[in-house]
Formats: sequence, structure tokens, C-alpha cells
Amino acid sequence: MAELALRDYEASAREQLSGPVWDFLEGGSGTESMLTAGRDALDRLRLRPRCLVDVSACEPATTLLGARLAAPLGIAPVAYHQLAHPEGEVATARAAGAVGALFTVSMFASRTIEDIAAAATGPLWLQLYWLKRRESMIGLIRRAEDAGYRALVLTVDAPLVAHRPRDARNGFAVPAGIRAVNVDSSVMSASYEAEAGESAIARHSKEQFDPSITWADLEWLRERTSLPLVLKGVLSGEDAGRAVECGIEGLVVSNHGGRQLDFALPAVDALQEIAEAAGGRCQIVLDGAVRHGADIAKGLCLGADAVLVGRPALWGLAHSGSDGVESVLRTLLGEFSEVMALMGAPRVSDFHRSGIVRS
Ligand SMILES: Cc1cc2nc3c(=O)[nH]c(=O)nc-3n(C[C@H](O)[C@H](O)[C@H](O)COP(=O)(O)O)c2cc1C
Ligand SMILES: O=C(O)C(=O)c1ccccc1
Repeated sequence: MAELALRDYEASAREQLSGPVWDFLEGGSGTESMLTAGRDALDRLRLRPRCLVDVSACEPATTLLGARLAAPLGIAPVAYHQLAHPEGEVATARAAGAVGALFTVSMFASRTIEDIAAAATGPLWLQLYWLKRRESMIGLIRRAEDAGYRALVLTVDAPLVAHRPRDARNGFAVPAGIRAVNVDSSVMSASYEAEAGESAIARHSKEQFDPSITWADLEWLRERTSLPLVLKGVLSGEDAGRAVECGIEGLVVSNHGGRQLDFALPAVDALQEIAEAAGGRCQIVLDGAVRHGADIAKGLCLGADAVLVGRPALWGLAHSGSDGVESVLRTLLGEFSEVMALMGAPRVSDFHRSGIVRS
């Protein structure tokens, strides 16, 4: 396949997908102020290279929660991959495994977590929203443990799914035939009931998500699994410190790709404070607006151990299934390898705060 840039996959996905599916994938909450803000924040950061370092053998490989990755790169949890390709998450898992990237499977995946695990050759994490029906979460956690998932990612920036004007306008519902197959059909039957002027996903999540959970409830989760716990959606140093005190093993610094709190700060702008608060006591992952290998380097300089991409994986999937996802990941990996050489940073551990300047 000819080498394509990420924006080519984006353009192709836009042509492939129906208007409402494209809007669901690409859209944000509220005024959509954050769809450009995340990118702007990364673009304002400039890299400061070191010279005369031996970069004849750069090594992008790293480990995250004990799992080896070919690069500090993974796929963020995105619901319903079958919206982009009939093979859905199974194709994504195959691609992530081929490249050696992490794949975080959404609680609202459209393929079973067992089928996804069977196709995977790399590490998998499972993302959870906290449901009012806790027994549904527990069943899923048991299955994830049995299928070999390596961590649970609790998304904490979504006590409810925010108002997303495009989805409301489109009366968005997941098309018939695509379902969140890993949860009871009563939990997310967004596919069945569409109404103009309202997003079925926003409505169902308001019924099903438990908005009352607090730090005290994490203990309940901890007692029910031996898997490492990761919190996704942390944007303050205070919360990072609190998470570490609770024994959380990882944090995903994220504003949910601009889909939750409108005008939330870009994740990359919260990264340094969070990494400092965590002080090496848990793993730090940057999520949101990562579109280039240089963005991986920027994340590492500010204290991240790895970065995630969300929408770009779905662009690749829409373009050409597993091959498309693999190409998207390989593009990022190739760019990152070049940045390592040009930065004079032959190992992942060679990226430091001094390697970045805010302009
Ligand atoms: C279509 C779509 C569905 C998503 N579904 C989930 C989800 O089920 N769980 C979750 O924690 N985050 C979900 N997210 C947020 C992503 O995990 C991630 O935070 C965001 O997409 C990162 O930004 P990026 O798309 O700019 O890379 C979703 C994002 C998109 C675009
Ligand atoms: O998390 C999201 O951004 C999202 O779109 C979603 C999808 C399905 C269920 C809940 C939220």
C-alpha cells in the first residue's frame, strides 16, 4: 500500500462513512471548542534537540504496566468499531498486535472481548464505565481476567455522556446490527431507539451510568479484581496524587478527545503537573489529538510513559480494515523513530523536560 499520511486516512474515512457516523466519530461536546484546542496545544510545543549523540541504533521499544510495546503507543478505547468496518475490534486487535502497540478495548466494543483477545498478539486493556448495575461490571471483569486482559481502565470523566450537538441534531443511534455485545442488552440498547433531536447514547448513558461514585468506591472495584487499575480522564495534579494514594497503577491524562467537559484544558497542558504529582509512583499515559510521531516525543518530554490515539485508528479501519489500522500505527512509529534520531534521544528514557519549549 502506498504510504499515506494520517490526514489521508481521515479524508478517506469521511468519504466512506455516513454523515451521522462521521459526526459521531469526529464530533465534540458543547461548542466543540476543544476539537482544535488539543491540536493547538501540541503545536505550540517545540522540540529542543541535543546534538552529537550516537543515534546509530534508536530503540523505540518500552514497557507499560509490565507489557512490552514496540513503541510508547496505544489505541484509546473507542466504542463500536464496527461503525467503521464489519470486522470491528477484531481487525483493530490484529493490527495493534502486528505493530506491537497497546489496544484498549471499550466497554462498548461491538465484538466480544473473547474474540478480540483471540485475534490479539499484543497487550489488551479493558475500559469500563461505572454502571448502576454493578453486577454487569463484575461479569465483564471476570471475563476480561479469563481472556488475558492486562489492566482495567475506569473512565472517570463521564458521570454522564455530554451533550454533543451533532449527535443530537442527527438523532444519532448506532445502526441496527451493531451492538455493545459485551454488556447486557438492557445496558446500552442505543441501537434500537433513535429519536430526532436527541442522541440515543447520551440518553442511555444517563440511565445506566452511576454518577454518584467517588474515590471511596474504588476500594470496591479493587477488592473484585487482581488486575492493575488505570483511571482515564484525569486532568489535575490533585486528582493524580489522590489516585496514587488509592494505589492506582496508571493514569490516562485526557479530556476525552473534546467530547466531555467543553472548555476543559488540553490533556498535554495538564501532563507535566500530573507527572510531577505522580512522582513515578504510577504510569502516565497521554491521550488526545496525537497525530504525529513528534507528539509522542512531546508527551514523553512532559512525563508520559506512552500516548494513545483514538480517532486515527478508526480512520484506518474505515479506509482498509486491519491493514489501515496497521498503516496508521506504522506511520506514527516511523515518524517517532525519526524524531528519536533527530532529537538525539536513542531511547525512550532519553526524553526529558529540557527537550521541550512552549512557544
Ligand atoms: C467515537 C468515539 C467513541 C469513544 N468511546 C469511548 C469509550 O467507549 N470509552 C472511553 O473511555 N473513551 C471513549 N472515547 C474517547 C477516546 O478514548 C479518547 O479519549 C479520544 O478519542 C482521544 O482523542 P483523539 O481521538 O483525538 O485521539 C471515544 C472517542 C470517540 C471519538
Ligand atoms: O465515550 C464516548 O465518547 C462515547 O462516545 C460513548 C460511546 C458509547 C457509550 C458511551 C459513550
